[in-house]
Amino acid sequence: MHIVADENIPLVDAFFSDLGRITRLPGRRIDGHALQDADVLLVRSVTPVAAATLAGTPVRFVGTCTIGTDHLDLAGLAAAGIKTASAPGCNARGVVEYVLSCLLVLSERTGRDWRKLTVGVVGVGEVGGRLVATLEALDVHVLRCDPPRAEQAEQGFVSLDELIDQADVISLHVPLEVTGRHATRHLLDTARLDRLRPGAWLINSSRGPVVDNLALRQVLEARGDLQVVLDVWEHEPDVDIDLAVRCVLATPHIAGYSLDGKLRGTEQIYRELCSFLGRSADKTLAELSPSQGVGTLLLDSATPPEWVVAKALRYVYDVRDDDARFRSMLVAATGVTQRKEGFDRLRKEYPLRRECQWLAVGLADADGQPGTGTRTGQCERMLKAAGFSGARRHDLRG
Ligand SMILES: NC(=O)c1ccc[n+]([C@@H]2O[C@H](COP(=O)([O-])OP(=O)(O)OC[C@H]3O[C@@H](n4cnc5c(N)ncnc54)[C@H](O)[C@@H]3O)[C@@H](O)[C@H]2O)c1
Ligand SMILES: O=C(O)[C@H](O)[C@H](O)COP(=O)(O)O
Repeated sequence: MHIVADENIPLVDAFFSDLGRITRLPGRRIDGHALQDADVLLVRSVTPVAAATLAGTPVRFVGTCTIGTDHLDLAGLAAAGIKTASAPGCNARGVVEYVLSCLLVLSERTGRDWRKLTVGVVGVGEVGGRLVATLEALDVHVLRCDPPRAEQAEQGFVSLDELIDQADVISLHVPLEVTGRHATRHLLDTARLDRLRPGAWLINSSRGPVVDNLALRQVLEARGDLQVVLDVWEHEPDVDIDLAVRCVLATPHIAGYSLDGKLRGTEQIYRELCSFLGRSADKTLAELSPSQGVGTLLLDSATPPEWVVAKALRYVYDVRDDDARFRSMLVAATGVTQRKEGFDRLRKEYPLRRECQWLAVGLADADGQPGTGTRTGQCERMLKAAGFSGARRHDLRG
């Protein structure tokens, strides 16, 4: 069996080499020509796959090691008898940590405490659902908007227009759907962007075209009060530089780029392919992935819990690093081609990032003894709510 795989799929050899011969290619260079004798195609989000691309090739299985599937023509591939698989939820936790990091930065820049703001989550699936759960565990007031779920008679949702009227912060987590009753392309258009509350924060880490980027640039030119964070862009990797400079934080589609998230994506597609082939999936991520944590961070258990959580979050992931790398690439690039190449390079060479679960947070008092008292309990509870499952009272005396 011949497997053609995007070169940016980690552990592809470890998982798939027993199943067949593997050819690794840059995702944007995978086309019908490269698939002439391929049986299996493993992609990431940058490779559009239509039935026409695979016509005349032996490909019978297409797996994307990503959450999003908007680059796959699912209906066309199914009609052509080609099995497709994706990796639901694989990097959702990374996106939650990205959003939390953005909230910390926006709080610092505006002087508004994010925990006291109303956060509107649009799209409450794998990512949005985890974000809602995390924010609510941190006692943040959340509004949920998800018309497809609301239509299933589920309770607790508001309409998008109600959310826009009431939310101080809007975080987008919808799939990109170009057609249909719940289409999301340009979900935020000029009219809705104009209606954002004064000083609103908008975070888009879903897909670029969910926000009309030209309209957003024009609204930002007129409204300096809005605080916008974009991780995803219309026409990636060709980013509108005039829009990027108007964003408080701008990053190159890396919100979900924790190593853990990417590895889970590889494992999920390995399992899907084994099931398609009728073979048992005998390899597991637990065996093949790095088992080491990212160390221990000692924090003073007598300091306010929100400081403790902010410090631990910044230690694990700080979106300002990604923002700085992206901006310096945009400044250094001369012309569109270099900007596009720079966008892809920052993603390909993305630094090691682990998730909060891997950081052991030790809570000790100023004398190095395990924290006691109400505040320590609050710190522990908030750390766990934020995802630091390894938080505990720590005795520095050994
Ligand atoms: N930036 C990144 O690195 C990154 C990482 C992971 C996922 N994503 C993207 O984030 C988005 C969310 O991913 P997910 O795994 O949570 O998807 P999901 O399918 O699990 O959830 C999406 C939710 O949106 C809802 N929805 C659909 N249409 C809607 C509409 N018009 N208005 C409101 N809600 C609507 C669905 O009912 C569903 O509950 C996708 O676009 C995905 O591609 C980006
Ligand atoms: O859909 C997803 O899972 C995410 O957007 C993911 O981060 C995309 O990463 P890529 O496939 O472009 O490397």
